[in-house]
Amino acid sequence: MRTHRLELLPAVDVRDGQAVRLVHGESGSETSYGDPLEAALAWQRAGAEWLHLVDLDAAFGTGDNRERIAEVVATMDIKVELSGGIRDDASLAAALATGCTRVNLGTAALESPEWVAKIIAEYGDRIAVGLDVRGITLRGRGWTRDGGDLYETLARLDSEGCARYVVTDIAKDGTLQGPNLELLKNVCAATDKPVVASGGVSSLDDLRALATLVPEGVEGAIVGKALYAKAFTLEEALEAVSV
Ligand SMILES: O=C(O)c1ccccc1N[C@@H]1O[C@H](COP(=O)(O)O)[C@@H](O)[C@H]1O
Repeated sequence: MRTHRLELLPAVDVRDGQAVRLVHGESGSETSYGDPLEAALAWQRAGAEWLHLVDLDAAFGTGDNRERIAEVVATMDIKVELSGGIRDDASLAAALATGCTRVNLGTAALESPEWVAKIIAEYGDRIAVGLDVRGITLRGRGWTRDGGDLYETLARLDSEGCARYVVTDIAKDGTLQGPNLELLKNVCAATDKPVVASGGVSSLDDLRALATLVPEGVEGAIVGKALYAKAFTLEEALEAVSV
């Protein structure tokens, strides 16, 4: 029997001021879904406890949406996980100053290990690391560059006390093909820390399948395209994973 309910984190990815969804995280594959604040408020009204908010321009290095993102976080009453372009003291300070509950680091965990170890020690569970993978190779800089082996990096971050991982199978992301359950099971077997699953959710059955992995360490699931494409409603999703 599960002891915890799977947390759901509806996603709002912001590019050029708009809420968008990408396919495989590829720049240029955007479908636009309008105002990010309206999208975030809609998920909050539907009962979300978390928002997964991404500054895609900052992740790609094509600018940033910092003011828009800060406005979204300030308006939300729910917890926000913020990511994209958090790679140094200044960008971390700006992200934390929004009042988000935690930040999610991608590229920095691959390219600036000493800085990441330092901020993990300083900020504890306000820092999560996004392990964005193709196969078992990590990808950074907007998922355009290889960044090493998943399990070696996971072992290093674990030894530094990283509190949580957000695991994305890039091959699944934005495709509505179902999550990579094998990858999630393997990551959970390699760490005692909670794992947030990302990529591929297409149906309520996918969410139920992810919920069966809660005892293994899957704490939550990011849901993007399926909600925007109206494959199901957030209310239905929350009901499907209620214990
Ligand atoms: O979420 C996406 O679709 C995405 C696509 C391409 C690159 C990054 C993406 N999202 C998230 O951005 C951060 C990584 O940003 P950075 O490397 O720290 O600047 C990470 O949470 C990705 O999952």
